[in-house]
Amino acid sequence: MTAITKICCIGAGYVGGPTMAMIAKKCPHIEVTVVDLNEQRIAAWNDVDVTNIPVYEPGLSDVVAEARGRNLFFSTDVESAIAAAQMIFISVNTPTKTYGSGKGQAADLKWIELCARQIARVANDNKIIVEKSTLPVRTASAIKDILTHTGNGSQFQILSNPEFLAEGTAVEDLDAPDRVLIGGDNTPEGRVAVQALVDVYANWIPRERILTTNVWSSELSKLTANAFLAQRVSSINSLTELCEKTEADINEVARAIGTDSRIGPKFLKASVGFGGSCFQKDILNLVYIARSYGLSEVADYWEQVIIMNDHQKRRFANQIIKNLYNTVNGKKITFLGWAFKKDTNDTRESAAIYVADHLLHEQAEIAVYDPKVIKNQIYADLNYLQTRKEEENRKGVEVIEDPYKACEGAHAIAILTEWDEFKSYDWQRIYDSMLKPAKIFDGRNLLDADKLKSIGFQVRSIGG
Ligand SMILES: NC(=O)c1ccc[n+]([C@@H]2O[C@H](COP(=O)([O-])OP(=O)(O)OC[C@H]3O[C@@H](n4cnc5c(N)ncnc54)[C@H](O)[C@@H]3O)[C@@H](O)[C@H]2O)c1
Ligand SMILES: O=c1ccn([C@@H]2O[C@H](COP(=O)(O)OP(=O)(O)O[C@H]3O[C@H](CO)[C@@H](O)[C@H](O)[C@H]3O)[C@@H](O)[C@H]2O)c(=O)[nH]1
Repeated sequence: MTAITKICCIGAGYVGGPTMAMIAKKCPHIEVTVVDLNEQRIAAWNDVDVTNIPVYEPGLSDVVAEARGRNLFFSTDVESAIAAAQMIFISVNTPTKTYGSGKGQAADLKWIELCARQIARVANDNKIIVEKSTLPVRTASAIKDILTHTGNGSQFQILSNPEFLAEGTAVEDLDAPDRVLIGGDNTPEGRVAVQALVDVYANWIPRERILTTNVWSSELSKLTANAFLAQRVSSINSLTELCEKTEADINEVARAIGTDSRIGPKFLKASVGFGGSCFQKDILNLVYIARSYGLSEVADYWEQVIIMNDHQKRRFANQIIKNLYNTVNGKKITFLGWAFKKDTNDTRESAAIYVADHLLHEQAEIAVYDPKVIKNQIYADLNYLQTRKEEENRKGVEVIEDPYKACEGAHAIAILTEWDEFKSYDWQRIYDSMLKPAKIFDGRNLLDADKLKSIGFQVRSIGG
């Protein structure tokens, strides 16, 4: 096969946008077109002011600014982009199903199938299809089945190339990934397709970091990686409760075990619970797949990671209630942070949503400040739960753009996201403006508890 010069990516979201921007930056000889049905999203990617792109990630606007208009294009013309490309990445959403069989566990592959059908309709020459979305193991066979029935003789190779970037560090992860994983068929055509994608990444990634496997191993490795990462968070979080009972300190425990090179120090940060669009969805999907093969012990084992995470979120909310003398009715509780982690404007599955929902049930009055999340997103997140009327969410939650104002007159502050800026606030000023006793529930163990206590705050940390 001749070298790839035209790539199309279907889906301009948190993965499609940044990954394609990086390919375009590193491969000026390849024309990369990112397409999406969502006109507003594409318009934002094309905004003259590059700081208005729809995904907030440190460093991303610079990468986009360098390549956009040169060899990086964002468009709603899906069909033309598919027709022109030699290689098509599918990077559409694959959320948990909310209806029918597999509801609440299986991945909804509706959008993947739509892409496959659209490619089948439009393509009139041979193409390499790259699964960038996270998919259940064996999805490639379904895509292949749809594509091989186009009837016009075009040949398709399906590769699995899962994305491992984490939000908040997407640019550095894409620039220097631990590894790139490419799964393909072990046939002459399959090997040629794998090599074509290896050659794209080899423009900036050392060859030894580009792993090749069969398609099924690659698909399953993505779910497995997320399950292992989430399991570490649930493991450390499970011990926070025991620390609180025994006067052990979870930060000290994490440091002590993390220095064992077999365990390692990363991903041992206790928290109010993991969020994000991936961990829960991918583990539920793994659980569903295991159950569908009759592997109930395997399914139960991984399901426990989610059960522990739900427990941690509920426990945090309950601690606030208990500590505020068993009632938060009419009390102002200020949330610092709404995003599921720092350095992103993404709020999907953020612990903040569930903690807020729980406190709203108890009739608390919540004020929210987040440096990057817009007001309407916060209401949309709560409304999506459908636990109360939209006007009740509006009444119970006030979104405030100034952190000091947000904390004024509050009974308590809850830290839900580990934004760096929270550490450098004038905490004396905040203390002076709050009701007393002024309480802080640090769901991220972010702040210097001793310093806050010396100001006069009552501080509850996770696992401390
Ligand atoms: N968010 C992450 O950090 C991350 C990391 C690794 C992998 N993933 C996986 O990548 C995939 C995409 O995730 P995301 O966070 O970018 O999702 P997203 O919701 O941000 O973006 C998906 C985009 O695809 C578009 N789309 C859906 N169907 C389409 C179609 N038929 N034609 C054109 N556009 C279509 C949607 O409009 C949306 O803009 C998921 O499978 C996810 O599990 C996500
Ligand atoms: O020690 C830790 C590490 C993470 N978290 C939380 O776990 C969640 C997920 O964090 P992270 O994994 O850093 O971000 P994601 O963007 O969700 O990235 C995960 O999910 C992506 C989508 O599949 C994968 O590509 C990444 O490799 C994988 O890290 C967040 O709420 C974090 O606050 C903790 O509570 N403690």
